[in-house]
Amino acid sequence: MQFLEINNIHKSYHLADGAELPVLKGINATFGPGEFVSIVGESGGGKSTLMNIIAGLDSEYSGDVSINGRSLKQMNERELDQYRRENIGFIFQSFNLISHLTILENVLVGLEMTNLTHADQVKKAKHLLTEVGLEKRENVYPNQLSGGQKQRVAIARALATDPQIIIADEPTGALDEQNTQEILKLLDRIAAQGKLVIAVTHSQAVAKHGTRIVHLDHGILDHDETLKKPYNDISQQSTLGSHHLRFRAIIQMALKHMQRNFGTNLLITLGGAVGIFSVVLMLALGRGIGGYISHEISGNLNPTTSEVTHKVKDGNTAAVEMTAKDISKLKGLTQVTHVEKGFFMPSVQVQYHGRNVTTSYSQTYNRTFLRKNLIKGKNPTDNNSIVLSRDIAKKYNKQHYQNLLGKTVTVYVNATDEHQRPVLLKKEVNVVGLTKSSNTAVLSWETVANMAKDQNVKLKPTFLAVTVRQLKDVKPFEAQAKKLNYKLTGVGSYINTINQYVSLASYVLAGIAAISLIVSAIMIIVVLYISVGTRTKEIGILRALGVRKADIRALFVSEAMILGLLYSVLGLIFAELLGLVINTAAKGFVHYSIIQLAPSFMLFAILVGVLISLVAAWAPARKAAKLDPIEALSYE
Ligand SMILES: Nc1ncnc2c1ncn2[C@@H]1O[C@H](COP(=O)(O)OP(=O)(O)OP(=O)(O)O)[C@@H](O)[C@H]1O
Repeated sequence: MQFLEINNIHKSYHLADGAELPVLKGINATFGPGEFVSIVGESGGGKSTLMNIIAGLDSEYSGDVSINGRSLKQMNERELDQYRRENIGFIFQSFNLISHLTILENVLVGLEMTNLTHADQVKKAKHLLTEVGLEKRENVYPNQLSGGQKQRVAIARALATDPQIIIADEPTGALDEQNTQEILKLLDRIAAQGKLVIAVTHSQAVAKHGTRIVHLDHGILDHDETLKKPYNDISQQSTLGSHHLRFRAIIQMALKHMQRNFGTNLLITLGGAVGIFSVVLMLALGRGIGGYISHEISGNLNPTTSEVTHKVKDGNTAAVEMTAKDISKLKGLTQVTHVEKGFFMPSVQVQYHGRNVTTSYSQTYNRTFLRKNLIKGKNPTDNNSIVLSRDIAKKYNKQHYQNLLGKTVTVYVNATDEHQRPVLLKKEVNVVGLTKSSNTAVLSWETVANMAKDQNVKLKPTFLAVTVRQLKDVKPFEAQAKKLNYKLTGVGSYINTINQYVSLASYVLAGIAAISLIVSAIMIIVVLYISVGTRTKEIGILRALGVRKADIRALFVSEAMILGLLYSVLGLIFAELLGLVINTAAKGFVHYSIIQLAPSFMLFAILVGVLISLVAAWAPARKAAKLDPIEALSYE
């Protein structure tokens, strides 16, 4: 069994016009370790085609190549990737170094797919660079080196994974005489270590340097000349082992490339950040306004008490009596602690010193009224007491409206008797409190009931004020009451309804703002497509080094994901900062933080940012992974 056996290789290319171009027409050869073979021949003779087949880059041929008895034809794509990683080192005429990586990082790409620890990988890469005479230059970029130096980096990279075969396609084609001699010496040394060096060359001087010359003409191997004995015929299998490119290495590579394209990436990040910022700001504003409304309403009225009436078609709830049955039904609900009778009074006439003032809307006292709404005095819990709003009191004495407190006024209330005939109820009552609310009078149920009694009318409750244990009981209570076919006019339900409208409005606005996210997605798609174009050669190099298609895809997806993360976080920072400014400014007017960023919005923003970039990366990443490595390598 020979180390490398080539059996009856036939290879044709299919041309655009459908014609077939036979390039290799039955190649047979064997190569051993320690050989430095020069493949020579006319241009277009099929030398590079043969190299690609040996390297496992091209699998569309007939015949077979086997290494240590293992057939390449039997290998699937992933096994061929592994074969290249472990067995093949490439040296190209045009060096093919990755321009955004330092020369140390270029050498490390292959090493990162070995089982060495990261420290050992770096150690080995530095050692190889020293071997090729580039010690202390490891942190320079390829464009800072001469042609000869670049080729030495390429040799160091080719040797990194300790492969058994070095394929060098015109390794000295771009070099001057002195550099050519130095590179040949290096290749000689490699062969002397027991590796098989196969170099394609047009130069007789180069060819003479090796141990054997093979001549290829019109797809036929027509001449095979041994110049000297192979250096060493012991094939040394690499002990480094190999695996695919790991996540950490992919992320590092993506970050490196992003760093080199800082300007473009900054613009995309800013664009995306504006989108995320607008969406989050709208959501936070909706939350803030909703919170503010709840705060304001529940600040004036007790949110744990709701006013319950019957559902009626014409909307005249005031006319429908709430019976003892209703009271016991509502008392039976688990959340309910108190049920008070209430009476709506479309208007109350207040007479003081012969002057009448009419309120626009009043009702009997219940737990919906908060003490803190009183400017002075107390709530009208006693019989024959009344609380009037400040504006009513001002109509009697604009300047000293508080003087009304403690005075006796006459009130007239409209009600109906049992035959639905209107009755005017009248009573002298004490003003026990003044409230901030507008144009209203509040009397206790007992007071109004006694007024009715005086007229031989039985006062029937037109609503019930139902109090629940705590704020979080409001919703379940309301749900149950609605099921029992009651209508709720309490503050709790107002807060809910208003908040529903506010959230709806903020979602609509956030949705409109999200259109800008589509623009960022398109930006990412465009940039990644351009990137696939400009990085075609790099993709070819990585594939030649044994990087899998999946890793190429992951490389592009990682870049997009990092961008998505960056712009989401930046958008959140913008929203946080602007929120801070708006909240500080709004404090003077509303004493409330009107922009409220919830942790869920932050999580949402990051998820949306990453998701959008992943979707945007899908097609370009797929295109990159699908590139044919041979075409990618020859991309100009
Ligand atoms: N992808 C391809 N599609 C069609 N024809 C191709 C393709 N690649 C190579 N060929 C043709 O196959 C023939 C052999 O090409 P190859 O590159 O192997 O020759 P070579 O001996 O390496 O030439 P050179 O010394 O000029 O590099 C050439 O005629 C070339 O035009």
